[in-house]
Amino acid sequence: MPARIIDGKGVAAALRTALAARTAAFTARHGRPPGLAVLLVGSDAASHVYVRNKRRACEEIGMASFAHDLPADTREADLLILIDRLNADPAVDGILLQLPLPDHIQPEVVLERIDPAKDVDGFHPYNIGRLAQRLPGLRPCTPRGIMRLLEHYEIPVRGQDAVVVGASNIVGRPVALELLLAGATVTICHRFTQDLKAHVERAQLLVVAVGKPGLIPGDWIAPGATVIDVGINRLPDGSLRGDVDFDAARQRAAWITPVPGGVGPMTIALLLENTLAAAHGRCTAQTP
Ligand SMILES: Nc1nc2c(c(=O)[nH]1)N[C@@H](CN(C=O)c1ccc(C(=O)N[C@@H](CCC(=O)O)C(=O)O)cc1)CN2
Ligand SMILES: [Mg+2]
Repeated sequence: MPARIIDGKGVAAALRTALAARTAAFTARHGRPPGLAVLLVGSDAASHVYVRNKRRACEEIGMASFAHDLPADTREADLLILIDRLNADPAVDGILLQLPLPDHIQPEVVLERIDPAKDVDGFHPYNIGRLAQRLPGLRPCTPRGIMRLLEHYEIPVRGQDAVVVGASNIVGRPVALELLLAGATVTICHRFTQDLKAHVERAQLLVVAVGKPGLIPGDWIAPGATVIDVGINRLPDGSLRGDVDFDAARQRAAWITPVPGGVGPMTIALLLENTLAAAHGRCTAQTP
């Protein structure tokens, strides 16, 4: 029997509907909507699409979205000044800096400048440290989205052999921490891993986040595995592919995410959830 499809698009839509009601309640109580500043530096085509989708998603659920589109030659110092201004702005609950940045800007420097209470991407070292210690805090959106999908479909994590392919700050490393906290035995594979196939073949839960179409052939998938494909690769014909050979993997896995319509929409829904949490957190912090 082919794998069952994990419908991230549908789960994300239901989450956004629930968040719209909670956003309306926040706005009625505090006299202002939660606000998200979305910063884009440069003209990367894919980033433009993601940023537009994030702003639209905010507005659709009643949040305020503040757009800051900066030219590719923006100086790091000027970006830091903007972040300082947004950190101090009471209407801004969340600050999202779209990645990747142009080469002359060091992401770790600017991400660390964002007030951790407004760090809705969960990339600040303070928030990553809190995640590592299982403390409450803002956590990265794509990993949270993946965990939410596993919970939604009641796919077991505790005690499972989980293999994460890719060790990025955005997905690989934080999703490995999330899986570890949920009780999985986690292996992280990366560019120096010697026998990727051997690791993938024994994964009960496989998360792939590399950005190389077809990196994982379907016949590497263990029968009955859960496959979470985070890769979003645009082919020359304009279509999207994940990192996993979907058609072949589907014949072996028990559960699989499609691309598009799998993990991607969850990233944006969890960004909205983080923005609402940041707004509540800041209002609670201000109440004596
Ligand atoms: N500051 C951040 N930068 C980046 C992040 C991030 O979480 N924070 N993640 C990725 C890109 N990303 C969000 O920014 C993202 C990618 C894809 C999707 C999505 O909905 N994908 C759709 C397909 C969309 C399309 O047609 O291109 C899908 O998979 O169904 C949302 C968000 C890197 N940068
Ligand atoms: Mg997807």
